[in-house]
Amino acid sequence: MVLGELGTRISNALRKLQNATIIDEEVLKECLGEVTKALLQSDVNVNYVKRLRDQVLLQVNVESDAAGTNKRKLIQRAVVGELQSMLESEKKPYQMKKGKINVVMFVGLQGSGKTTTCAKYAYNYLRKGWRVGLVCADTFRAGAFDQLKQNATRIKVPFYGSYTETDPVKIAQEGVEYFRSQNYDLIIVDTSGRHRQEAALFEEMEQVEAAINPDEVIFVMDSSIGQSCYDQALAFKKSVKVGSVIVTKLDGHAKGGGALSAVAATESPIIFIGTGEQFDDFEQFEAKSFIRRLLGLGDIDRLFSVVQEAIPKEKQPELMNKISQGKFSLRDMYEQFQTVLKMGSISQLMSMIPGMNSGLLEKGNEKEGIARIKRFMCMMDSMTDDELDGKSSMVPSRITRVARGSGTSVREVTLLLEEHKRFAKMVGKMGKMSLGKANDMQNFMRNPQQMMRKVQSAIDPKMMKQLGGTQNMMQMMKEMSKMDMSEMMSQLGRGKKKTKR
Ligand SMILES: Nc1nc2c(ncn2[C@@H]2O[C@H](COP(=O)(O)OP(=O)(O)OP(=O)(O)O)[C@@H](O)[C@H]2O)c(=O)[nH]1
Repeated sequence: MVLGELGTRISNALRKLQNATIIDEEVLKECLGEVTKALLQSDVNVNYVKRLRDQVLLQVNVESDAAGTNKRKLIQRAVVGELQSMLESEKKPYQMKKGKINVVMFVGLQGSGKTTTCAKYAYNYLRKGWRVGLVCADTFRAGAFDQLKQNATRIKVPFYGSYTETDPVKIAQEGVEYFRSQNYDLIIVDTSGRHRQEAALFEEMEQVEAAINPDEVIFVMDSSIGQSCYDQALAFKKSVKVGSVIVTKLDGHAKGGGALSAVAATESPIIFIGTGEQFDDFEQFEAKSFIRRLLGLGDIDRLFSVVQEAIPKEKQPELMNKISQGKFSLRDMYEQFQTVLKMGSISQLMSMIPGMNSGLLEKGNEKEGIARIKRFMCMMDSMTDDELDGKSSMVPSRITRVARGSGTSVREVTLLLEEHKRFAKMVGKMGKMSLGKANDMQNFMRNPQQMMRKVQSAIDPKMMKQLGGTQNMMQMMKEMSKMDMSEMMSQLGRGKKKTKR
């Protein structure tokens, strides 16, 4: 994505500090010059850029006696901190509550990506097991109901709307009532947009809001207008109770940085960003995590919470126990695949690993990988319990049966079994190292070359390519080796969130 370029430019400017023998005022100013240039070219308001520069200069005393390493760290920390506060809003967004009825109304101009975003938002919660319903109260644009209906059908979410009713208030009210009566967790109401901010649009939004009394109003905004987002966001906030914002199309516009910082300046929390036309081109937004990932610094805390969300708490000790014993059946592999699919976009996940570049995984590669996982799961659905648990060995006649039952081929089922063997071998090796022995693990992680050889022998070459190749894996291992692995692993095992960095 275009924002990735901004991230690369800023991190390159920071990296240059590593090459400088002495960190003096000149070096700092040169570094800040490059950072500010990159921000301005991303349409960030000149006043915010100036503030960032002044704040960093204020925080870093280059004349001090501190060693070069400390000064470098200080500068990096100050830049990251200032970028973070540029995107942060003091106001907290509405907290969705599973098991209760949450009514969320979407507003925005026509073409901002509102209808697509409603589906992305629905899909995000659907994947986490929520019961979601979509209501189309956009009676202004012909075809809006059809679009919502198509999206809803694709993600398998029930919808409510009408081809004949012209009163958006009536549809919104009836739709919300319908899903309320069925106790849905999340009811999403898509409203009309207009090409411009005009009185009729605001009037209609106010009426729908009064009729359905939503728990949250989400404003959807197209990032292509850059810092002009500020005025648009304020205008919507004045009319309805906008609680949070979703900024779309950050995949295609050079003004993304300007859009994000302008919205944050209106004190409206950004909760998600849209990064493409597909339903999973959608990222939860949290300023600190976003900046860290943008600069390739990773976000281990977030990685933990995503993994912990995806692996049910009660299953975590069991999984760690199995790994430490080096056991890994086909059923375990199936469960791991389920977890991977639940965790969402693999490239997003990868960007949470320090040293990994957010644009590393190509979309095509990721889609291919997911399709492969789904095909493998389909084959495993045709296996018996004993086969999944490794109590019956997969002899040729069984392989043929599974291939027939899943509509695949003997070659593909054989491939699945080979893949399982590789995984089982890797888990076996991890088990031997014993996760409980922190020192073993730390030594292992401190030797990236050795780690790399082991990983290479265990990973399918195709998958290695998808992970960005050996070079990138090496970089990742190096970054990870700097962290306290024993603490990381035991946290994962215990299912506790890391609080200390
Ligand atoms: N590249 C990219 N395109 C997007 C994104 N979000 C939405 N779009 C596209 O933007 C176009 C407009 O999106 P819609 O969802 O139809 O817009 P809308 O705001 O609902 O428009 P109205 O219903 O008329 O108010 C569609 O072609 C979407 O596929 C995004 O994050 N990235």
